[in-house]
Amino acid sequence: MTTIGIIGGGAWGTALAQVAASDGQQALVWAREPEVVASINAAHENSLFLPGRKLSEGIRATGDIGDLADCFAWLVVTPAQHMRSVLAEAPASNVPLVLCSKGIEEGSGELLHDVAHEVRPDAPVAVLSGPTFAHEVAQGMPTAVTLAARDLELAERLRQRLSRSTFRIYLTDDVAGAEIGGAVKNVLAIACGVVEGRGLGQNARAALIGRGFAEMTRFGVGLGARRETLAGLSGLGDLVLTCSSTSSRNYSLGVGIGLGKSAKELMADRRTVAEGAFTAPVLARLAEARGIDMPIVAAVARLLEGADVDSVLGSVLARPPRAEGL
Ligand SMILES: NC(=O)c1ccc[n+]([C@@H]2O[C@H](COP(=O)([O-])OP(=O)(O)OC[C@H]3O[C@@H](n4cnc5c(N)ncnc54)[C@H](O)[C@@H]3O)[C@@H](O)[C@H]2O)c1
Ligand SMILES: O=P(O)(O)OC[C@H](O)CO
Repeated sequence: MTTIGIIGGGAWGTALAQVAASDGQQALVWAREPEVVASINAAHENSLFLPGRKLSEGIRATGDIGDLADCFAWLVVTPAQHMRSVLAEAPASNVPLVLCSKGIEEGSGELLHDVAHEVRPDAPVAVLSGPTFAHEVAQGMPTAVTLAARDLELAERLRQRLSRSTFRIYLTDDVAGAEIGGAVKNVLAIACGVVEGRGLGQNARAALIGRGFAEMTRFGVGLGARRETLAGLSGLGDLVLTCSSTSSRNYSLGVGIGLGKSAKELMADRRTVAEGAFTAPVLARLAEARGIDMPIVAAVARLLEGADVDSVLGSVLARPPRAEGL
């Protein structure tokens, strides 16, 4: 079994296929869209989700998820809200799952490794997360990620297959920590985009990153994550990346909201996924149920529901500052 299976032919699945194939390995991408399958196989390009990037000859695509049966691992790169249904359709196999999506399942409120475990109780699970814009990774630009698995021998085996000089993989056994950082930063990136769109300045954005990280830490520690994971690549690292660039779909969504456009309209004709829009409501709900104070996350959830930007900003600014570190 030398082929790696990629479940999801969006920008990130395609970039990860490019990493896998960069040392001569074969990568087989399952894509939902027939045009993505055709474009990868005929033109070595994903013209829908990663246009303009020539892909390695070692990458093939299929529209039949059953073709992934004989792979040594599956990188699962669907939008978070569709991971459960797609995994349920995948062929029966206990192949290791490497979850590369970032989010919390809306209906169940579960982290994705819990969802994967419910659908595939016998499959070993790892999580790959970190500051990774797909277009940079696909170009072979230097990138570092966290690979988390409770079974560190599995993590080490996966690292040996996937690490490259420009794709550096750091290991941890803190699976929840790696997932929480990736899920929460998407929501905070929307908030930072709003600040940009409203023209509130760089001081305000830095304040949001700092106070947002405090929220991420409170929530993560509340769910058993370790502080050092949250302060690492998959938490603070990804927060800084996503909160400072319009290359981020979440940040761009926030910019649009800050400019006064409705979140519903901004989401309506988008083909690509801004995970924070789905994570914000469930994260706000989970935090409230656990008594964890997450005012920025709650504000983003209200903005996504259509609340007035200035009144939401006003209520955030009216909060009495608490002691740092609490
Ligand atoms: N793009 C990045 O730079 C990047 C980096 C790291 C992690 N991620 C994460 O990877 C995951 C996938 O994002 P992406 O950027 O590859 O996607 P994308 O925005 O490039 O493409 C959208 C994807 O959603 C899929 N999709 C749409 N409707 C679907 C449905 N009903 N069922 C199943 N799949 C459906 C499409 O097939 C496509 O693969 C997300 O969780 C994202 O947060 C993305
Ligand atoms: O474009 P975004 O906002 O989904 O961010 C992409 C990656 O998660 C960055 O690490």
